[in-house]
Amino acid sequence: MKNIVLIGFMGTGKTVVGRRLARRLKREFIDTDAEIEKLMGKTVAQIFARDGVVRFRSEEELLVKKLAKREDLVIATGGGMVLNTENLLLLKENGILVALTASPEIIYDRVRGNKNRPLLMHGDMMEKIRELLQERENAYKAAEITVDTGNSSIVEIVEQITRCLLERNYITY
Ligand SMILES: Nc1ncnc2c1ncn2[C@@H]1O[C@H](COP(=O)(O)OP(=O)(O)O)[C@@H](O)[C@H]1O
Ligand SMILES: O=C(O)C1=C[C@@H](OP(=O)(O)O)[C@@H](O)[C@H](O)C1
Ligand SMILES: [Mg+2]
Repeated sequence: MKNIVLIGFMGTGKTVVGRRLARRLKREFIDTDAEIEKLMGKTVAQIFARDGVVRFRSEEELLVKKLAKREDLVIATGGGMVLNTENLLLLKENGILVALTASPEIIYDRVRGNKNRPLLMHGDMMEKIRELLQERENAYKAAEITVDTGNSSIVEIVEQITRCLLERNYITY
C-alpha cells in the first residue's frame, strides 16, 4: 500500500501525529529528521552548525530517494523537505501527501521552547516563522489532503486523517 507522507511547516505536528497515525494504522513510522540524526550521530541543530544546511538537505534528499522506494510507511518529513521539488515528486509517486497546517501564532507556541530548530534560532522567531511560511506555503499545497491542526488534539487529527484515507479507499480499516 502507498506510503502516507506528512508534510507541513515546523510545529504543525508531523512528528507526533505521524507516530500516532502509524500506531493507529499498524504501520512502520519513519521520521526523516530522526533518521538523519541517527545516521550522523548528532542533532539537527549540530548538523546545521557543524556541517551546514546544504549537507543536511543532501542527506534529506538521499533519505527521501530511499523511502520513496518503500511501501506501507507513515513518513514524517522535515518542514523544509518540500523546498526540493524532486523530493515531492518522488514521494508523491508512491505516497499520499498529507499537509498539516497551523497559524503562525500556534506554530510559535508549539516550537518556542525547542532548541533543535536552527532556522528559528536567530532573530525574531515570529518574524522568521511568517517569512519561511510565506516562502513555502505553495509547496505545501501539493498535498492531496490538508488538515488544519490549530484547534484539534493529536488524536482528533489522527482520526481526521484516517477518515480521509478511508473515504479515498487508500486504507480499508
Ligand atoms: N495538535 C496538537 N496539539 C497540541 N500540541 C501539539 C499538536 N501537534 C503538535 N504539538 C506539539 O507541538 C510540538 C511540535 O510538534 P512536532 O510533531 O515536533 O511538529 P513538526 O514535526 O511538524 O515540527 C511538540 O511539542 C508537540 O507535542
Ligand atoms: O522547516 C525546515 O527547514 C526544517 C524543519 C525541521 O523539521 P520539523 O518540521 O519536523 O521541525 C528540520 O528538518 C530542520 O530544522 C529544518
Ligand atoms: Mg518533526
